[in-house]
Amino acid sequence: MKIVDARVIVTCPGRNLVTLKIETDEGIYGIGDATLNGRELAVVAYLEEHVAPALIGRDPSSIEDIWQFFYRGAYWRRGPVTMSAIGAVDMALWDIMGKAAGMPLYKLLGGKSRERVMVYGHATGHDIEGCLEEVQRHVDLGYRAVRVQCGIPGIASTYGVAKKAGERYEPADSSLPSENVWSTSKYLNHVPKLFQAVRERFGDDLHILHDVHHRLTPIEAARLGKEVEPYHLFWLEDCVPAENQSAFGLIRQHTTTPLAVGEVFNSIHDCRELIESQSIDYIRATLTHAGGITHVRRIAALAELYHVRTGFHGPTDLSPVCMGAALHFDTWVPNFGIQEHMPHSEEIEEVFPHAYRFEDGHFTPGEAPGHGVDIDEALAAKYPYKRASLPVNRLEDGTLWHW
Ligand SMILES: O=C(O)C(=O)C[C@H](O)[C@H](O)CO
Ligand SMILES: [Mg+2]
Repeated sequence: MKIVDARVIVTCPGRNLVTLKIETDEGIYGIGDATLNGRELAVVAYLEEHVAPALIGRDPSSIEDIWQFFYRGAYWRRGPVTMSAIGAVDMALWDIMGKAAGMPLYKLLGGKSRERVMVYGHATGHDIEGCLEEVQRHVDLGYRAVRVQCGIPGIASTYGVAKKAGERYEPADSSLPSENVWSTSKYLNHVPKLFQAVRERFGDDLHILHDVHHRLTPIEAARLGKEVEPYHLFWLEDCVPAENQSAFGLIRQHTTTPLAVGEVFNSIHDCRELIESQSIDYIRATLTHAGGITHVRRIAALAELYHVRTGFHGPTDLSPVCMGAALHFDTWVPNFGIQEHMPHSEEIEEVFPHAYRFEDGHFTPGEAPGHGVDIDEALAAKYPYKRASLPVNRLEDGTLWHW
């Protein structure tokens, strides 16, 4: 089998999504997700100029060699643009090999380690009461695990809270970055009350997750982790920016609240120190941004040695193609923890027909060969690219802060 074509499809059915389609001389094709929120066209240019032409004529079953060719061969290793491009190629090749073998991807990876994959949904509200209503809605839908985020009194807008009740949260909300204001002290004084209210209303069994979105210093994160221990969070996510990985050691000394990190990581080298020092509990690097199945498999294997489990990133800025491939990976990977799930809009679901299904707080990947997600190219063409940027954050005195 030979690769005869590789094309990039950009579509914006409500948000920008980038898909790589690789076709073979035997009529089998595979698709991979290459979406990097707010920087989509950088990956498109990388794929079109530097990757697609070099794929033509290669044997799609040489998945490892093709991965090494684009990783080592670029000379300029790592980084989100390079690794998203490689991730899309890798996902598409695994899809082709699954279709060629007539097997769902999870079987190629080693078969089922579990019958279904637990996911967590997002409950958000302008205040605690609004968030509790959303938690109830998720519980009614069968979710066993819910991420909770609420507005902070005195801060006009905050991460994870939809503009209007019941609306989807979409951070890339304007062509150029919108500016938000952040106050760590107001946040730290308020957010423990949210977890207390969720436990009081929903009891001990519901898994509660929370995303700090990189905003604290290590000692502030240590304070938060310690203060919320009575509410037994499933995890506290991205409590500090993770460039300085030894910072997690400091947080760890002070709290038993489980820590999750890694959605902005793109290689095993970003994860290694945190995993080996046993400073984290869940690793969130996922297939699109961290070099595809071939590379994330290595991250998961390293993590397993240190009791770290997977908790893949799964926002709507990753396309259903990533979601489908991730669900196969989650079905197989021995050290699975949980999978994030933000439902895509109806328009997106129509552009990307898929075999995965939600039932009772869990997903199954389906039995279709490959990763089971397709793209309706004619429909995709009806939604042209629209520039959208992620916001920036400033402290109340105007200092630029982490968003
Ligand atoms: O889903 C999460 O946990 C996120 O933090 C979502 C990110 O803000 C989003 O992917 C940025 O593009
Ligand atoms: Mg996050």
